[in-house]
Amino acid sequence: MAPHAEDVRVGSANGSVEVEGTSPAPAQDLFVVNSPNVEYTTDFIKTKYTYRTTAVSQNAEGKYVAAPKETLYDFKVDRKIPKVGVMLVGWGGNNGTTVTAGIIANRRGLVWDTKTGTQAANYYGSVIMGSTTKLGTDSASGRDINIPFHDLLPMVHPNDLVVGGWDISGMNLAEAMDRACVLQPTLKSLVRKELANMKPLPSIYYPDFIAANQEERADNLIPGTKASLAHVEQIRKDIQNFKAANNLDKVIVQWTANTERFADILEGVNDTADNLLKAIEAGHEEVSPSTVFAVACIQENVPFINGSPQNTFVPGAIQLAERHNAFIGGDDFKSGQTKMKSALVDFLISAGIKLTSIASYNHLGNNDGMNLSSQRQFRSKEISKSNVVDDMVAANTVLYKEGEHPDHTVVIKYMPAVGDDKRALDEYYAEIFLGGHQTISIFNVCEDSLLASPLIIDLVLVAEMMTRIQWKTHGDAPDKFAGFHSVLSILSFMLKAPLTPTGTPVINALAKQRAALTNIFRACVGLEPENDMTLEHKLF
Ligand SMILES: NC(=O)c1ccc[n+]([C@@H]2O[C@H](COP(=O)([O-])OP(=O)(O)OC[C@H]3O[C@@H](n4cnc5c(N)ncnc54)[C@H](O)[C@@H]3O)[C@@H](O)[C@H]2O)c1
Ligand SMILES: O=P([O-])([O-])O[C@@H]1[C@@H](O)[C@H](O)[C@@H](O)[C@H](O)[C@@H]1O
Repeated sequence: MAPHAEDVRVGSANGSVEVEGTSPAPAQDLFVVNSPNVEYTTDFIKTKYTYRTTAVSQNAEGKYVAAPKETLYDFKVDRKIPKVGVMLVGWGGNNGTTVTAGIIANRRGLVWDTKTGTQAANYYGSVIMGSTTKLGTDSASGRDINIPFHDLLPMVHPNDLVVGGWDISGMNLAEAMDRACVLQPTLKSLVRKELANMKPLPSIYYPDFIAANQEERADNLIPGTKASLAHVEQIRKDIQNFKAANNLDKVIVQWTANTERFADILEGVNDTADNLLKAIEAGHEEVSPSTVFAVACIQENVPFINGSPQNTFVPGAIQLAERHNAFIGGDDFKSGQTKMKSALVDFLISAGIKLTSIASYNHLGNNDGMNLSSQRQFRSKEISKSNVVDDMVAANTVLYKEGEHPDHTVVIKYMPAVGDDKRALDEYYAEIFLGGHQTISIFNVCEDSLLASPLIIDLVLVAEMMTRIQWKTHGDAPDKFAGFHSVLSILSFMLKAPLTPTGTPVINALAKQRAALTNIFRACVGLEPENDMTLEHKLF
């Protein structure tokens, strides 16, 4: 039995061990913005930003009147890159073990043998670490200058993340990595020693919220099978201990545990912050483990992100986050089949092709699939996988009448043989010119945990960056600087069912989500949004 983390301390808390390895020196500022609206100090990047939109109204004849609108904001970005820890709920799962092994492999610059040659560690699939963004156009040659997305703002490097977390299964991460059956044996052998010294902290387990087939792994529990203040306090203490033992500046918590059933929204129970706190104190059975984790993180002022589809953020939890100015985000990592859908549907509908039917089937054989084989947990996933096309359909009133919607069905089946390599089969059926039809069939093999793990990293990096960005209306006093709204809708690119501030629109179109992330970060360094007009190549 591998030594418990407590036996092998490397200056870290129970549940995590810092590992030897190198991480790249902090990227020197790859660029500087030369603008009267941008000021660089030792500690901050300060910008005066003109936010340009178009305000639309209707005149007496019912005609739209579009008026350009300008709003002046001041942004302030803290340039000091903190030491950050990420605590995963469900750390011993397929995603948790895979993302932990991946960070270690990158930090140590590992290269391993595969049947087709050697493979070096990378962060492919991370929009922050694996993609670029257009900085601008070279004045001399006129060509685009693209830079790594990660260098747009002073972001944490994932190699520097300290990882820990909780799991209802007490397996150490090396054993859990083997159980997951995701990584190649040659890579596993290189990270096994570190992972063997990582043991998840005990967690809370309320059997009614996840499939009964998960019970056999539940051997690492905090006592109690329904919500209690003691559970909230224990989680808060775990976070404090982890932060102190690893000498962290910040902690980010992510739920990558099993999908829970939806919680009923009950007046007097979880409809307000005060009622939710009372319900937890009373041990109300309708308060889920994920909501208890959310409450603990909000009270600890630690960003909490839900990578699963259940309605963790009941109205009371959102209200509590707003009261504490704490960041929350979710729901449900957008990793493969749905990510493809949110791009393809956007392309079809914005090209004027009338999508009339989407049939999405998938089967997978991992523990997530086993949990989802239970109807109530599947229902959570069915909702998040089905609503992803709503904004794109609603935006095209040429193709779709009010309330008209393509047929859309989602099927998920548990097939143990395929393990983590989920098979996604989709058929998109559309009406085209003069009564024609287009049928697009896709067979998409997604190695689910290798697609989701980079999203876990992106969610940490962006959520942490948001804790260092403040804004105010230009002209307000400096003490008016504040953080973005508690609900981090900027995270939507990584999520199937983006949580947004109450009453604000949900955007699922993948290109719009990426543009929002890119352009908000550009605004924070005083740059205009990317618009791709390239007039310099058209007007001459
Ligand atoms: N991998 C993907 O492509 C993907 C995409 C979107 C969403 N998700 C969601 O991410 C979550 C994790 O996926 P996975 O493949 O790693 O699943 P998994 O079943 O391998 O891991 C989940 C882990 O959570 C643990 N757990 C369950 N309840 C817990 C609790 N109350 N506290 C602490 N730990 C608990 C389990 O013991 C298990 O180790 C699932 O909800 C899944 O639906 C995964
Ligand atoms: O690939 P995707 O659509 O983003 O979503 C995935 C589903 O296809 C799969 O059935 C489920 O088990 C995973 O948790 C994930 O949600």
